[in-house]
Amino acid sequence: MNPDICRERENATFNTETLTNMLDGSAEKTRRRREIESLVINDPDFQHDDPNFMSRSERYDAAVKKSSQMIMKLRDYGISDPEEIYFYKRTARRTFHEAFGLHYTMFLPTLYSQCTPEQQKKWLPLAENFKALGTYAQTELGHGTHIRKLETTATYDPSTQEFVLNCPTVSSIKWWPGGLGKTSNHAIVLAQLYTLGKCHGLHAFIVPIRCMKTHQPLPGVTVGDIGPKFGFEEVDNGYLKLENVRIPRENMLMKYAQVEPDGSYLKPPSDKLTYGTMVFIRAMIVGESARALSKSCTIAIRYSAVRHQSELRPGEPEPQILDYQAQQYKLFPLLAAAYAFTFVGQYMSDTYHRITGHINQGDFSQLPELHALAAGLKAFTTWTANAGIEVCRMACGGHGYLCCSGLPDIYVTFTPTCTYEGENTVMMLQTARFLVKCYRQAREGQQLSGTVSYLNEQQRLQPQPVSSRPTVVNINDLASLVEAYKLRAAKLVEVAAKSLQGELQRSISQEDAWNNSSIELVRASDAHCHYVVVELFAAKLSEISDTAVHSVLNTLALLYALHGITLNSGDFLQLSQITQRIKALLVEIRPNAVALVDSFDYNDEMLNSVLGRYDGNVYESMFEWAKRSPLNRTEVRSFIIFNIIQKK
Ligand SMILES: CCCCC/C=C\C/C=C\C/C=C\CCC(=O)SCCNC(=O)CCNC(=O)[C@H](O)C(C)(C)COP(=O)(O)OP(=O)(O)OC[C@H]1O[C@@H](n2cnc3c(N)ncnc32)[C@H](O)[C@@H]1OP(=O)(O)O
Ligand SMILES: Cc1cc2nc3c(=O)[nH]c(=O)nc-3n(C[C@H](O)[C@H](O)[C@H](O)COP(=O)(O)OP(=O)(O)OC[C@H]3O[C@@H](n4cnc5c(N)ncnc54)[C@H](O)[C@@H]3O)c2cc1C
Repeated sequence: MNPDICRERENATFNTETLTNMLDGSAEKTRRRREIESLVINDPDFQHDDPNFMSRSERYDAAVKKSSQMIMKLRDYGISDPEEIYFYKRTARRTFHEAFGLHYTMFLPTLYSQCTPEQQKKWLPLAENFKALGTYAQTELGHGTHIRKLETTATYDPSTQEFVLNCPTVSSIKWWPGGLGKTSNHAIVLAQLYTLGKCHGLHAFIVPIRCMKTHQPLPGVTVGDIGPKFGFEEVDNGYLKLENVRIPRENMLMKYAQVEPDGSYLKPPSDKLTYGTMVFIRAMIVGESARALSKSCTIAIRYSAVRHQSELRPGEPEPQILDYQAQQYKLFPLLAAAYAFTFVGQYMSDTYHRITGHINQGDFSQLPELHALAAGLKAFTTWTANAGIEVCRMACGGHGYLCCSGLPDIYVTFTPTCTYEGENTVMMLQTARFLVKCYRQAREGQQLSGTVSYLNEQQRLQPQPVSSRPTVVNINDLASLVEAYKLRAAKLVEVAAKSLQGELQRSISQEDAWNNSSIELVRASDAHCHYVVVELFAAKLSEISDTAVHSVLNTLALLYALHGITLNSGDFLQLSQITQRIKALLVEIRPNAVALVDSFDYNDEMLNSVLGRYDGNVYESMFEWAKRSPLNRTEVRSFIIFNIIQKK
């Protein structure tokens, strides 16, 4: 064990196991998670070479094999709890996505949430036993964001009680769905529903695309892989062109909207229920932001504890780079964000399941807030985590740029979360739409609830414009900082609403007024999400009984909130002493930095990083890894070079 990293662990002021238990929910949950992870770690079937040493085709084949192995092994172990399946899978797939990913994350959830009981009786056994292997085909070449303009059509033929599916133009070809190119034999296809000559907008259909026996494309189906991408090399994101493909009427997902045998259309309680799977994934992505950022912090902080470089004081030995204030200022606010997002991810998941429970009982009243919260927090946390992973990579110097550091793979796998499941700017604008509506309701005296109730509070407290009030902050008190973020959010929502109002008074259209206020609208949503994160971090602290853990997390929460003020100082009165306070907090966190990342409890296999190894022996393992590179399988690789060198 590296002596530096041993010393770091000896210097910690809290018990990492206590914090790990808290993050898992209990000591028993920690035990069980580790037990499941060890099933993968100790399984020779999952000991394979680094995918970075493989070609794209090899990576895809290996991913399919791994997905298949996981299915068999989970059955053999009798593991069926969704959270335990997730622990097993994330250990096996390490930093990469799995070939059957979309089947689990979108195809099955759509069947669960949008099929009638009769349809579930038919399709769930097929899908749960992987006879029907599916994806979620919504995006087209011409449209990803603006789904009301998707062009694929599903036209009902009452004479045969079938839907006829077509991609009428090049721009209507389905493009991007994960697992579509080579893996899936079915797809949930989002298409414009036409019946009795009328268009009823976007609806979901189960479409067989490959023969379940031969896996060959079915008649009228053109399907394939869209080619290499920035990352996601294990995933066959694909294209799908449908030409007069006929499916039975029963293949339209009819939990909410129906087409009768004669073609008559029964509309849903809300036309946004078709968008439900997207809200689910957005909500879950918040937790993924926390995991990607916490992994990156674990790698960068452990490496920073064992890396010695440069000279702090003449004549003294080279210090650990973690002792540089600049290195701490890079990494510790990200560490704080990783903890903040861990708690927000738990809150978002709980809120999603609570509200969808009400929706399943027919209460749709909280759907707008769920949509706004999931959209905003997905954008806010992925933007922060995305940038943070890069900071962690660069904080590791040259070795961070090696694939064996794990950071490039974390980055290329995570970065599309800023785009897929709702491009982040578009999501922030969706949240702003909800905030402006709530602001107007508060002005009219309506009582708001949930995460926007502060808009009532600000109206009641002082009638004058929020923006005219000074932001007075007690920089040592988290509650005071929460208030500052609340006031900032209220101020920026008011600024956005007034910008819209001003544009409208210039008698331009609502749509142009909206577009001309987009900067303020996005800033308002960002401020709202930032307040929600700080508020939830503070609320979590009140649940922690262990004084040592409470103290170290309180320090992180203060750092997160104060650092956020310095990043947005224009919205707060830039309090000169904040920088000094941040420096003092960095010093406070320094002895606990390694223990704080240890508490995330990522085993080496899942971290997949020679820099972030638990034992800190980075150089030895880097050298061993490099020697395994395929280029090193022969001493002389290119005889052309050999001949040139030999040429007299
Ligand atoms: C299980 C573990 C999972 C972990 C996750 C980890 C990894 C990820 C795994 C898989 C993902 C892999 C790949 C990604 C897959 C995809 O990308 S699938 C495709 C995703 N595509 C999108 O997200 C499209 C984005 N665009 C939209 O959602 C919509 O076009 C829009 C931007 C929301 C606009 O919709 P539109 O119908 O035009 O509505 P408009 O803006 O006009 O607003 C009208 C009202 O409707 C409300 N609304 C909009 N959307 C929703 C919704 N989803 N739910 C509820 N309500 C919604 C909106 O608020 C408006 O309400 P008003 O009251 O009128 O203001
Ligand atoms: C790795 C990956 C996996 C994917 N998997 C799937 C999948 O499984 N299934 C699926 O259906 N799709 C999938 N997608 C597609 C993904 O959902 C879309 O790419 C995403 O929704 C963004 O849409 P777009 O590509 O049309 O971007 P665009 O909307 O064209 O974005 C381009 C720019 O336009 C801006 N813009 C667009 N509209 C507005 C607006 N109203 N106001 C202001 N600015 C705007 C955006 O902010 C952005 O800056 C995947 C994509 C990726 C990268």
